[in-house]
Amino acid sequence: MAKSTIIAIAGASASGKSLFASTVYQELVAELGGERIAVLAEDAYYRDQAHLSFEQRTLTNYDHPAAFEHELLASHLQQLKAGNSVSMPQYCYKTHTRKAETITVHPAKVVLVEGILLLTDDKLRQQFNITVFMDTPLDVCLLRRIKRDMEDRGRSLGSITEQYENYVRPAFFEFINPSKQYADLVVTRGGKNEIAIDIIKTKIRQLLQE
Ligand SMILES: Nc1ncnc2c1ncn2[C@@H]1O[C@H](COP(=O)(O)OP(=O)(O)O)[C@@H](O)[C@H]1O
Ligand SMILES: O=c1ccn([C@@H]2O[C@H](COP(=O)(O)O)[C@@H](O)[C@H]2O)c(=O)[nH]1
Repeated sequence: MAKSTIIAIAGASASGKSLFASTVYQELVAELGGERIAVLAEDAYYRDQAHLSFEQRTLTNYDHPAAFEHELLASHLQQLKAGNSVSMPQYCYKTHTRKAETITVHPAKVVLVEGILLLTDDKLRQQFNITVFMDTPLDVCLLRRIKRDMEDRGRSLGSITEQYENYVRPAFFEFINPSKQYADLVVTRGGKNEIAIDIIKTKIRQLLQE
């Protein structure tokens, strides 16, 4: 396979990273077919915590780089670039650990990867060819996170607020926002910014023609 291009999409929790990545992916798949584009999530690479009790898992700081197995993600990106398939882990936010099953991701000309801390890691940054940062105001992210975590991730308002104050907000200022300096493209207004979606789609179409 010809050289792969890796496009990283970073930004705060609930800034619209997944929506942006899935919109680009789905619209291009509808147009061109799916076999030359792959999507990975940094969240899939949260460390396995099967050896810990549920109580212990609730104490983990999921917004700190140490919570992720970034070495495995970097090696998977390298494998995909080398033309090999990888077994991407699957993560469960309700049990705070990995599922037993993995997903096979096949090598592709363009690989989209999205996650909060992608641009903070030097080894990961070396793998990225194009970097995007979702620059959504933090209050907007918080409102979206509350709704999503209550509806999809089985959380109470109390647990969301406590986690937000202790971990999510501090990590944004310590790690995520400073990593914006590594972005080629800074996207405002979240995962529905149609101009930004169009710019990335145009770039991908161009890469697929090379
Ligand atoms: N521009 C937007 N307008 C309205 N809702 C949005 C927008 N961008 C994202 N959302 C919604 O906000 C929530 C969080 O978005 P998501 O893409 O999952 O964030 P992230 O992957 O950054 O955590 C989702 O329910 C998503 O549909
Ligand atoms: O077990 C977990 C693992 C992660 N989180 C939170 O998820 C977000 C990152 O995911 P996004 O989809 O980008 O929001 C991170 O802020 C963690 O706090 C969790 O709550 N529990």
